[in-house]
Amino acid sequence: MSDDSKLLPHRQAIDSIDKQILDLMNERAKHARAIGELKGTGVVYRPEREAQVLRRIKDLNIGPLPDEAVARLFREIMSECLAVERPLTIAYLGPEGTFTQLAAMKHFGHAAHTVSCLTVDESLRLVEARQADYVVAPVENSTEGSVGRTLDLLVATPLQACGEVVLRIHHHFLRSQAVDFSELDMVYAHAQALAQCQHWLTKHLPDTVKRVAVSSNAEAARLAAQNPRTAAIASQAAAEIYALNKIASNIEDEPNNTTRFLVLGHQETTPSGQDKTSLVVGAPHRVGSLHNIIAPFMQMGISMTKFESRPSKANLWEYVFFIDIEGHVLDEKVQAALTLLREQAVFVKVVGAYPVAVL
Ligand SMILES: C=C(O[C@@H]1C=C(C(=O)O)C=C[C@H]1O)C(=O)O
Repeated sequence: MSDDSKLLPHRQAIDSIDKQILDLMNERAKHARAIGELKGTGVVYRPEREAQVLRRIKDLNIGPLPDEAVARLFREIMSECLAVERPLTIAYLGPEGTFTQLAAMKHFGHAAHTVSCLTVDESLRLVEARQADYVVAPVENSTEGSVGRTLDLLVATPLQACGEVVLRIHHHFLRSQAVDFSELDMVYAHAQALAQCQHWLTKHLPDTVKRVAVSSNAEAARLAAQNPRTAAIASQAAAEIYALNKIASNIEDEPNNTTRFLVLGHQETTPSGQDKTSLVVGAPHRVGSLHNIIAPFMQMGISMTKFESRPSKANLWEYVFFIDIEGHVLDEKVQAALTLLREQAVFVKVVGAYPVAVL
């Protein structure tokens, strides 16, 4: 039997399976549309339900496709089903090709429309003004810590956190031409990327190369594309958009370099079964204050996944605390801890409760 005739029965099987998958996907989309009609003019996107769908798919999966791969495929199917109800518009810190845009696509899939903004401030404002449905904003990086500007914005925004995205960050060294390092005057990157790659930069570049911080990695790529005597540290997506050569790949100092983003919108999310709650807490300036802020969570057996202090913009040497806890704000245990916390704190703001990232 020739090779081709051995392939034939498998190809016929695949053709028949593809038809079934196609019919089933359209069947699924019809149900999503029916749900959309029942929701009327209300909120169509339900992050808790989407997280449950993805978790269930991972649990049901028996391979050979990996859990992550099937979850990614279902993320895209849900994205298209949601777009049949109504496509979502997502604001992000641009320009095109930033990690924030990648995070938005990872969370909402490719059927969502993404709107590029110049700053994190502007991306939140767009949603506050209802010109976009949701915003994806970076909050912390595993190497460099918190993104201060986002945290500051969380204090005052009326938006609610309704999701989180966790994205592995790979940085590449990019140039318009593969020329010698001696013909290099400047390397552009976002300040966080410069910090995340500082060992690589020190080891590989001459001291004469200036490190210039710009507003985003995509902006760095855009600038590097205009001048062969410059380089950029940026993502694969930015390399493709600005047609740059990859001179060195994965130059981040920490191999597990990961950034966490929050998704914010106008809705409160109901419990999904595996949730987190983000809080901003103002502590009074007195002895034992920090202990009193933490104690209610210990008392109720609630685990903290983040604890960060930043200077309060209102009073010198006063601090606000950014606390993430396991559990949903509607859980009894969390409610009890918040009641105790409110007795101790100057203010407690619930930024939102949302499903733990599945992908
Ligand atoms: C279909 C629904 O609407 C949207 C689409 C979903 C899906 O395709 O599974 C899940 C949640 C919603 O974001 C729903 O609410 O169940």
